[in-house]
Formats: sequence, C-alpha cells, structure tokens
Amino acid sequence: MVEQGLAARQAAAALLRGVLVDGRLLSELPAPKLSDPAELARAQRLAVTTLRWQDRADRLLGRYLRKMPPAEAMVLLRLGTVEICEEGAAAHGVVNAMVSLAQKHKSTKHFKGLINATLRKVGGEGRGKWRSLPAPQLPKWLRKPLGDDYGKATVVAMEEVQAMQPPLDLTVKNGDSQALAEKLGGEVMPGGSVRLREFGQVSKLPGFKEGDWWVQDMAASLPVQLLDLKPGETALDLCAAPGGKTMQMAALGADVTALDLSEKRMARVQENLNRTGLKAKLVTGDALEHQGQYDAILLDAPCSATGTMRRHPDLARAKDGSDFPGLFELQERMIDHALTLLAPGGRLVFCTCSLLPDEGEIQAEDALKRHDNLEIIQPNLPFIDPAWIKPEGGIRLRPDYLADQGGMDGFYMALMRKT
Ligand SMILES: C[S@@+](CC[C@H](N)C(=O)[O-])C[C@H]1O[C@@H](n2cnc3c(N)ncnc32)[C@H](O)[C@@H]1O
Repeated sequence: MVEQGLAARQAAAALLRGVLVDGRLLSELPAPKLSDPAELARAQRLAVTTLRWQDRADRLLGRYLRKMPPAEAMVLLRLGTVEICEEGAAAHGVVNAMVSLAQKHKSTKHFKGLINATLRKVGGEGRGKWRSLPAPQLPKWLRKPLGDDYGKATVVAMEEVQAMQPPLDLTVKNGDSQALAEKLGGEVMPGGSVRLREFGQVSKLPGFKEGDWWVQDMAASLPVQLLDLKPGETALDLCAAPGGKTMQMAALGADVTALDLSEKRMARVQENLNRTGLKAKLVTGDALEHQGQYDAILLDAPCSATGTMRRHPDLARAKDGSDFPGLFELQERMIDHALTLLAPGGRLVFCTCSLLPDEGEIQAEDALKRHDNLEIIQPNLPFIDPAWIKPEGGIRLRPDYLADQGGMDGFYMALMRKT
C-alpha cells in the first residue's frame, strides 16, 4: 500500500529537488516517468502545492528543528508537512512514506530519524497550528523590491491571493462568454473570460476537443483587447508561444503573423491553432531580426514572469533575480525594433506578465523619452477600474485585484502609437 502511494511522492520529491536544490523551473525539468496519468497529476500537484505553502511549512518546521538539515532532507520535510497540514493526508502514511524516501538516497538516509520524529510532531500538534500561521511570504529577494514599489500592505494582499488555488480562466473563441459560462457553470469576468473555480482535467471539459476555448488568465487576455484589432488588419505577435494571444488575434479576423524564437514552443502554437481551427502565419526566429510592416503589433516580451507566481510558485524559489537586468535590456531593444515594424499610424501594445515596474511602467516611460514621435494612448476598455490606469497611460494589473473573485495574474500593458 505504502509503495503504491510512494511513486507520486517520490516523483514530487524529485521535482522539488530540481527546483530547490538545482535552481531550475518546473517547466525545465523532465516530466516524471509515471505511466498512470492520475499518479503523474498527483505528483505535479504535490510539488506545486508544497512550493506554494513552503514558507508556512518552514515556519511550522522551525518550531521542531534546532537546525535546518541539508536541502535534500528539507524537501522531504516540506513535502510531508504540506501533505499532512494542507492536503489533509493521514499523518502515519505520510511519515512512513517520507522515511522510506529518505532511505532511498545517500544524502537523506542519515536523516531518517529526524524526519520521522519531526513529521510526527507536525502530524500531532503542528496540524492544529497550521491555519493560524500567516499566509506564505515571498522570499526576501522579491519581497523587498515589491514592498518598495507597492507598499507592504499590497505585498501582503498579493501573497494572500498567491496562497490560494488559482481558478481556471478560459477565453472563448466565438466571444459568447455567457453561453460558455452557463454550459460549464462558470462566471464571466470583466473582459469576457469565463472563470471556473472547480474543474478537473482541462482536456476533458466540454468544448476542449472542439477548440471552442483556450486557457488564458483574464489578465493575459487584456493586451489583445487593448490593441483593438479590426478584421483584415495585418497584425504581428512578436513573442507568440504558446499562442494564447495569437489565437485571440486570429479569432478577431486579423491577418496574423506569429513569431517566436523557440522552435519547441512554436510547435505548441501550431497545436493550439490546429485544435481551435484558427489561422496564423508562423515564423520561428528572433524578434530583433524580423522585418516587415504591420498595422498592429503585440509585443508580449520575455520577462521575469513574476506576475504568474500564483500559478508557478517555483519561480520565486528557483530564481534569485540575478538574471532580470538582462531581460530589462532585451525588452528595451525589442520595443525599439518593434516600432520600426509599424506601418504609418500603426499601434503597438507592449506587455509583460511581470510585477516589476522595470518591466512595465519604466519601460513605457523610457520608450517615450527615447522616441519623440511616440505616444501612449489612454485605454478604452470600459470594464477596467480607472484605478488600474497609471499616469503614463499604461494598465497595471495586480494579483490582489478582484481578490474576492479569485484575483488575476500580475501584468502591465501599454498601447503606443507613432505620431
Ligand atoms: C511571455 S512569453 C509569450 C507568451 C505568448 N504571447 C502567449 O500569450 O501565449 C515570451 C516568449 O518570448 C519568446 N522569446 C524570447 N526571446 C525571443 C526573441 N529574441 N525573439 C522572439 N521570441 C523570443 C519566448 O520563447 C517565449 O515564448
């Protein structure tokens, strides 16, 4: 029995070691080799939930540990703690499983006793304390700059949303959100996304195979709405993969070219277009080298992705921010190059799924300083709270906005035009 539950836990522990010991993102790690799809899903869910609740698990474990054991043993302690306290698993089964997993590795074998004793305390007294502990905090390297930019209270509000299981947002191909919401028991969000709070396997939901919708956070669906495409306009999606925004642009009837540097990710765009029956011309290449003239360009630039941490809690744990300045510089070069691809009177939406003003407001303000003939057009999206519009004319979205409806990804977007 223990062995049966062990495979998913072992795979979850391997994923957590990849993130916490090797500093890699979950998306960069090989998928666990588990033949049963349910076990695979469980392993992935356990790893993500552990990362989401890691800070609280560490607070609880701190009560029972005189000194933190090495990272590999901490992986098992955190996994066990989150399974017991957050997932509500029976403590004895979790303790046995974590001790068995510790036995399998040279680096953890000597910590079997510690893991056993500590997780027993977690399963006893600890379980009762869990809910009274504060929401998980972001690591210091990110908490400090976000606190400087937004204030402490906002960071706490964002952390509270990030602790929640994120909803599933769908963008509807034919635009009839109400009909899809009724069919799936969802809620129509500002901007038209259909939000589901309860959902199982996405590919089993009605309309998936038929390509009636695609998964896209409501915040991520707004840049294309800001671009306000007209049927027949030539449109370029400069960093397109996996293609959520390409599909929106194609569904609006634009003549779309979708470009991305990554061949592998471009295959995802093709798959998505095949499923939804939408059309776009696909180009694999470097945005900085692309040539042409377009009525409208969407630049969803590579960024820190700090706006998506509630879906990807591995990001805050695998990264330390040291590679971000290189991204800021790339974004600046991409904006400058994208402006050269605009037809006279053409529009550019620059956007990033980031919470850092360096990748949002500051990029937009600096672009205005570099280009005399550039203006930011005030958003014309009636459903947007005016408080979300920044002085320079961009839209700042934060995870704590619409928190009582499940929040949203952090995003920045600005509609620019060459005068
Ligand atoms: C934020 S993601 C794009 C998400 C996409 N727009 C969507 O909505 O599905 C950024 C993309 O930029 C691509 N990228 C990074 N550097 C690039 C470059 N120099 N030229 C083109 N694409 C690049 C990455 O491969 C990645 O797919």
